[in-house]
Amino acid sequence: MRYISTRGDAPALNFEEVVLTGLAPDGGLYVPETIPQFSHDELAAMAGLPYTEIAFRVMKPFVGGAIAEDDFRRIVEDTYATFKHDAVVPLKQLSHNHHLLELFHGPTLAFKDVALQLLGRLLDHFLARRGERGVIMGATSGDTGSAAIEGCRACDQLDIFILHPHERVSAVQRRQMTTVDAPNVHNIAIQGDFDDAQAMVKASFADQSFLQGRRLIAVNSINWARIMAQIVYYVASAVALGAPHREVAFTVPSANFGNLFAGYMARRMGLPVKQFVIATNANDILHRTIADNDFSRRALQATLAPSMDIVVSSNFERLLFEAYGRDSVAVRDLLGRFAEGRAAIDDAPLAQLRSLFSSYSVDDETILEVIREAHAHTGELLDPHTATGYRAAMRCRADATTPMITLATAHPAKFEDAIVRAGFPGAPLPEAMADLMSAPERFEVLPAELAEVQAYVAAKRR
Ligand SMILES: Cc1ncc(COP(=O)(O)O)c(C=O)c1O
Ligand SMILES: N[C@@H](CCOP(=O)(O)O)C(=O)O
Repeated sequence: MRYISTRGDAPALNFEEVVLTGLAPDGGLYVPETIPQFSHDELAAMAGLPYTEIAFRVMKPFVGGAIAEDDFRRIVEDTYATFKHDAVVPLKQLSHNHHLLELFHGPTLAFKDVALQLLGRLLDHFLARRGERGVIMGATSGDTGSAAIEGCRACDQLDIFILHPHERVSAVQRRQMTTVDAPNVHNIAIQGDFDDAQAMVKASFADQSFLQGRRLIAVNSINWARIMAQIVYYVASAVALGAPHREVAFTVPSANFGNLFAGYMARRMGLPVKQFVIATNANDILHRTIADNDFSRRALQATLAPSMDIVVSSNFERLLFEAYGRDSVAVRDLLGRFAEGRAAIDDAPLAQLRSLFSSYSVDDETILEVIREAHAHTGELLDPHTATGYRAAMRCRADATTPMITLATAHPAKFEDAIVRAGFPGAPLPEAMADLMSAPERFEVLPAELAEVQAYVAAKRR
């Protein structure tokens, strides 16, 4: 399998190369040159299989011959052995035809573990085989950071630098990153927002000279392996509810759009998905784009769902590339206009997107209301991100006969502030995290200045 850039002006890479990089040199994101297809029978045969077996079957075509089959199977099995639930991502029925896909049973209690536990192992495998070292630079609005650290810290060939927006992530999220005492882990609190952090990471891919030859690797969802691993739970949950004999729908709390793009890929691979609902918090650019064709930047707002406090949504570029029939010139033009502040999607691709995607935006007051409402009706305590999804599913589902699967992206214990404001005493952290709130923290506060951040990384990398 080869991977090409959405901007059309970068060399194609194989799987190993695409995992060991981030943004393409032309500023685009890598996507598979051809999309693997699953037949009706192949999908039907996945029903009832263990999650690891489905994961192996779904991801194998993307990996191709880059990893020996037995090695890849072992990597997949080790990855999901770190999850606390036997089903890895259990599906809970909330009400008639409405299901919650719990993606937060991994080591850091958010859906990011599904892909980052795998990515860490893939990086370890490839770097060890090459005898190379690498530098990770990642941006986080709260969850990617700890999941990347947890997934990659054991790989001694990696130095890990995670940029989070200073005082804009929850206390649990920050401590999950800053209490890790390991020589290869560095946390930087940026005096800015997530978009500033992400922009600095992307700029570092464009000019890597500050690393003096050391390889720069992405852990954000610009890295294709992140998307690949997330495709699996769409397939696993859909076949559990009757696909491919029956259509399903998904609602996804969205921001950087990696999660939903993975769902879109599952559909392109043959999964019968009737509808995707994009749920956003008050940072509603994805909703404005689908509903009003208003693809324009607005100031980022701090909300009760901080992990979704993102305006510049990386993976929307991958979706636009597909909606424009893989026309990289059109994508480049559109994103050029967006970079200047405002853009609009052309009629045909917009109509195509609207035939599959619905969208809904939820403000902070509504998040609190939904946490209470969902608890009263279902007994489930939703985290504030999942709450955006719950409301969006209720408002946007096309019909009541198609099973709706709402993705639960994080555990409520990570967001005590919102849970308490919704009127609950809080959600307890798992036993294994008992000393999280008292352990010493280590992080560096830096201005949102690329040169300063790069100088810090260059000085600290081994
Ligand atoms: C808990 C949670 N929910 C939802 C999202 C949004 O997911 P995506 O960025 O893949 O759209 C994130 C972060 O990305 C998150 O951490
Ligand atoms: N919500 C994320 C932001 C980064 O998104 P990613 O999926 O591209 O890593 C976070 O919690 O850090």
